[in-house]
Amino acid sequence: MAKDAKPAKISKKKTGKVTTLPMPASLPAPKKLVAPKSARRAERAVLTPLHEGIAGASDSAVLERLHRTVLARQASGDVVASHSARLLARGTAKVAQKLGEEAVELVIEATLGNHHAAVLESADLLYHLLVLWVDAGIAPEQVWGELARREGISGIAEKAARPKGIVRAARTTKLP
Ligand SMILES: N=c1c2ncn([C@@H]3O[C@H](COP(=O)(O)OP(=O)(O)OP(=O)(O)O)[C@@H](O)[C@H]3O)c2ncn1[C@@H]1O[C@H](COP(=O)(O)O)[C@@H](O)[C@H]1O
Repeated sequence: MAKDAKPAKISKKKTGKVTTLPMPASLPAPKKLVAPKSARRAERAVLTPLHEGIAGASDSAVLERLHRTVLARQASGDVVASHSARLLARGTAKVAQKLGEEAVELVIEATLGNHHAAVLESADLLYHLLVLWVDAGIAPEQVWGELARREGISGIAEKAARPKGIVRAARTTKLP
């Protein structure tokens, strides 16, 4: 090679990969790029669940653990590292809005018969429900207690036992 010849450029096309060179410590860290919401949603839909193979991942105690995590994130107030802390810091209206959005997304997927997407949206909905409980100061035990109280009571019998005025007010055109 001639003395002043430039070194050959390593093209991405030829090698098929791009090498990241180490950055000098004195330079500021590059700004993190955030993908658009639609892209993040699409990515999440194909991510392998992290919990695969973790003991206890498939039982409902995961809700209790998640509730404790969200409580801890609220206490930390770390709005940079924690999505829960950030959402809680945005206030009750935002927390409630997110729960509503997730509910609508689940309704859409279920109505379309998209089983896998409905599972993912159900997890989103439960997470956002727990964030709402933390925001509202509701302990999971309060909800478990109410569910336990209702066990064995038929929904139809319960409705029939309501005071007549309330039944009339609740009359709807719902499909049977
Ligand atoms: N289960 C979840 C979970 N499900 C969904 N999400 C996040 O919820 C966000 C929903 O994104 P969206 O774009 O719909 O909403 P958004 O970012 O609030 O944006 P806007 O609607 O305001 O535009 C995404 O960042 C998801 O990653 C969750 N974030 C956290 N968890 C659990 O909560 C734990 C604590 O998380 P951090 O609080 O982030 O540490 C985690 O270990 C998980 O177990």
